[in-house]
Amino acid sequence: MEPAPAAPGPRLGDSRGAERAAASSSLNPTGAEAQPRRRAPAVAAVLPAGGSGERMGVPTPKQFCPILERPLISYTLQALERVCWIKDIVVAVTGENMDTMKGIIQKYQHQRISLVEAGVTRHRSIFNGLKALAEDQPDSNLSKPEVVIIHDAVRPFVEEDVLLKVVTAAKEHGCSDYDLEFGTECLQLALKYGHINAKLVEGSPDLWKVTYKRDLYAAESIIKERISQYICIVMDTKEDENHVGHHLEEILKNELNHVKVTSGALCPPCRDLEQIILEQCYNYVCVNVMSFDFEETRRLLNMLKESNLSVLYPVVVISVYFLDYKSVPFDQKMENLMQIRDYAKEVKKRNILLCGLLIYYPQDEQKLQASLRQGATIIATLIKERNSGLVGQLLVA
Ligand SMILES: Nc1ccn([C@@H]2O[C@H](COP(=O)(O)OP(=O)(O)OP(=O)(O)O)[C@@H](O)[C@H]2O)c(=O)n1
Ligand SMILES: O=P(O)(O)OC[C@@H](O)[C@@H](O)[C@@H](O)CO
Repeated sequence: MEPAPAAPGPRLGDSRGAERAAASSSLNPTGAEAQPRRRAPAVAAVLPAGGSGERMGVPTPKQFCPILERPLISYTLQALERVCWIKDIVVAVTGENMDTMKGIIQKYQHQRISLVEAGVTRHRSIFNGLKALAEDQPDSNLSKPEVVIIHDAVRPFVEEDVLLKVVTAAKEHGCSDYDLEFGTECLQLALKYGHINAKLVEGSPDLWKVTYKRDLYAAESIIKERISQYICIVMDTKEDENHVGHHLEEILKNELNHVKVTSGALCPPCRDLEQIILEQCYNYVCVNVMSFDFEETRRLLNMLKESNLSVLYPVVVISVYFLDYKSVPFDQKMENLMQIRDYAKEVKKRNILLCGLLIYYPQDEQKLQASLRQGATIIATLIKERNSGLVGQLLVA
């Protein structure tokens, strides 16, 4: 097992936030002051994660299958942890996977998680989780909640709004014929044996369950898409606005018009860049206008390493250089740049994917524009694909 990082990655919310938020706006999403504020129910979640994933057809139970090298269940835990009004998250895992699960919690710094033994069926696993929440065990940190969300560990894309609807409905609604007709098995059990009111709440299309191998590929595509929506361009000069580096920035902004492209500077105190890292930007283009070395890239890599941003997702860093037609021969410069392989190997251990990009800078204006567009396409592809096989490569546009 790899050692856990020294400090938590940039994340929003913690358990203290949980109490604050539950007491205020989160369970009252409109924030409407005029309405009398109801007391927020104490909420916990139980995640059944004790299955063997037979339909996936691989030896590893699907909840532990990697997506971008991180186990699927970690994405689900992250989605629930983000909801700060869920006080406790109880995960049911089999005895043989208990250590694996503990390792995942430690490595990805999950919080508010308790583990219980899974049962032989999904319902027995859920029951074990509920018992842990219901019992007042002296050595337990869990407190008895009013509402428990049951959520499959293999549904990674759950959003706060649907959880909020479910919790609100659990407090407020009765049961209809429609619910009985179209209810899922959990709901039907609750109705049959629990003698309680129930309500069917419509979920989002993203709530699907990873069941077959193809679902893992679909989940990976969704995650890649989500983390490619924000790109930061770090340039080693702010002066000459007409420099080709700024043209590249403009082309990137135009070509990736649905993507947020922002600029950060490495000049101390680097506050804008720190803020961008805190906002969880996973893509950096380091444009080296002034030099042909790795100084600027190295400073950026150090900031990223210190931030622990790459604990949860691979961070892409592309170091860009311009090959000026006047500056042949390139021998010395190329020798400098070949060091990228060593840098890339080192930062890959921290889940940072470093590549180099040489953009040819010909005299002819049209050819230059073509080089820049090609460069922008390569940058967009590297960010979208996050292909670790290209780490340490020097690509040429
Ligand atoms: N004894 C069991 C069986 C299932 N589950 C969990 O219930 C969820 C949904 O079940 P399903 O998709 O059927 O998972 P598996 O039983 O693992 O899959 P398969 O039916 O393909 O074997 C999964 O998170 C699974 O880990 C559980 O906690 N305990
Ligand atoms: O076995 P299937 O994949 O058809 O469905 C399992 C689901 O019913 C189960 O995961 C709960 O979400 C439903 O209560």
